[in-house]
Amino acid sequence: MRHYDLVVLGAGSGNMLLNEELAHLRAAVVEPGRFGGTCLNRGCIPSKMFVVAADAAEDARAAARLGVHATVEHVDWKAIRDRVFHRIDPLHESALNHRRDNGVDVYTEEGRFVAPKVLRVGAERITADTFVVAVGSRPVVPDIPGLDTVAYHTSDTIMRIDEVPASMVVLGGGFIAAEFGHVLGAFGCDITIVQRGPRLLMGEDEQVSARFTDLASRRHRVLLDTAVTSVAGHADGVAVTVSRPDGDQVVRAAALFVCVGRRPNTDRLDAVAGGLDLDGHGHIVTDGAYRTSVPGVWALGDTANHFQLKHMANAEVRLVRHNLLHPEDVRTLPHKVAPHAVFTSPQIASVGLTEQEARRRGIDHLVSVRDYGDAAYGWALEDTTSFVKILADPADRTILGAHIIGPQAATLVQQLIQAMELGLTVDRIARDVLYIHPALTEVVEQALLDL
Ligand SMILES: Cc1cc2nc3c(=O)[nH]c(=O)nc-3n(C[C@H](O)[C@H](O)[C@H](O)COP(=O)(O)OP(=O)(O)OC[C@H]3O[C@@H](n4cnc5c(N)ncnc54)[C@H](O)[C@@H]3O)c2cc1C
Ligand SMILES: NC(=O)c1ccc[n+]([C@@H]2O[C@H](COP(=O)([O-])OP(=O)(O)OC[C@H]3O[C@@H](n4cnc5c(N)ncnc54)[C@H](O)[C@@H]3O)[C@@H](O)[C@H]2O)c1
Repeated sequence: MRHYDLVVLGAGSGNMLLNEELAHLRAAVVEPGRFGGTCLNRGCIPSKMFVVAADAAEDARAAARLGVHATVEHVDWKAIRDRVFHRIDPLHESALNHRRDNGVDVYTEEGRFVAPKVLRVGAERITADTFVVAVGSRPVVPDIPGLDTVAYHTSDTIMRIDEVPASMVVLGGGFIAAEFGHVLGAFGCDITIVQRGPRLLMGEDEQVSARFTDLASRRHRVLLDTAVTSVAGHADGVAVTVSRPDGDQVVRAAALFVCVGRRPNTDRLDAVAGGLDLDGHGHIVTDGAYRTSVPGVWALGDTANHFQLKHMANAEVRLVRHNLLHPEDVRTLPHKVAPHAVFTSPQIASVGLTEQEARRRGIDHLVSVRDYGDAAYGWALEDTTSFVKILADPADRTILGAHIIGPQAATLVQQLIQAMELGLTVDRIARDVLYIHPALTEVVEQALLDL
């Protein structure tokens, strides 16, 4: 049985752990798939490369409101797809070789625990003083009669299709439905979103989620409060039977895209045989320092947290590396808030408490909402639907939450994330700093001044 100082399971975020500070360790990486994991190969990075192309098409179509009359002649899906993956695909080989060239053993089969701190990889068994488990998550495939009899896509496959289907049923109303509804809709696909809840993006502040649902309904057919009861194939694609408050109906489309959430890969790791405690959703339970129930085994990323966001996994990598190097100074994550953005159209970004959460938890709060159209740059954009919403604590005047729907939302929210992390009051960030005129940031300034 080969023994290592450190074994990293999963070369998504896990691969970033092994920098020069850990180079003195006898280390191995176990990765049955592609180096770079979900984010690089089938997640954040390619999806945003498609979103930018979709934005360009939609901006052209929407320019008439500014007096610029443009038409989108042709979207070359294959050229876009190949540009994206010709950039991404070579990175796997170079990352893998980089590890081997630097003395790290790379195992290219799935790792499964057979006992605490004993891993089976292919025909071998390996042990280590320290394991870092970063095996990520995968798309949930719901148990729907007939689904296993038809061809369907998940986020693992949708970005590599050969052509944009004429029509598609999107099952789910979350992040991926919002982003890929935008992408494929902009490229000419007739989209039907089937969402079991009453709005799209249910995790967002209700006002944002309601606005997005309204805007998405103008572009796509959006079926809310709808459950899929069965799926069947037909000559031209799929027939999806749905149950709606007003009765059952059948939606036909050329393709089906399933995006109803992701589940941690802990089953494929046999985490239980490894002695690792799991929560009800199958995530590995860790303490704030990302130690698991087995001493010497750490876990991070989608397999350990519920955020399923790359910036959280990145922060956890830095934290775990620090903790491995400094056992005398074990730390927990310093971040008080976990921001996120949805790169749909329009963009959505959020940090901290939503208004409904504040109400539900009985937290006193002030709210201000400012339309982009109130600021000079919003006039320039001829914007009528975007807004910034900020919640603040009436007692100490710090920010409790911020929610933005509109162009550049993911960038605009960043200054509010900074303020929340640093405990700045709304008065300080509204009055003690200058806002460049007439940038879109003036909408944030106005929302702060209203509090
Ligand atoms: C379409 C899409 C778009 C996204 N967009 C964004 C975004 O814009 N912003 C954002 O913050 N987040 C985004 N995410 C989420 C983000 O991709 C994940 O949060 C992040 O990649 C998680 O990193 P990870 O290292 O935990 O897991 P992964 O990157 O999934 O890495 C886990 C690795 O472990 C390997 N593995 C699995 N089982 C085993 C095993 N038994 N033994 C060894 N190795 C194993 C897998 O092959 C994989 O390579 C997106 C996700 C998707 C699907
Ligand atoms: N921009 C980003 O940061 C980004 C982008 C894409 C994905 N992600 C990550 O990936 C995760 C997975 O994305 P996702 O969109 O698959 O999941 P999600 O959790 O965002 O949304 C799932 C949606 O599917 C609906 N749903 C669940 N079961 C259903 C069913 N049987 N029928 C109809 N609707 C159903 C839910 O109500 C929910 O609206 C996200 O939670 C996020 O963490 C992040």
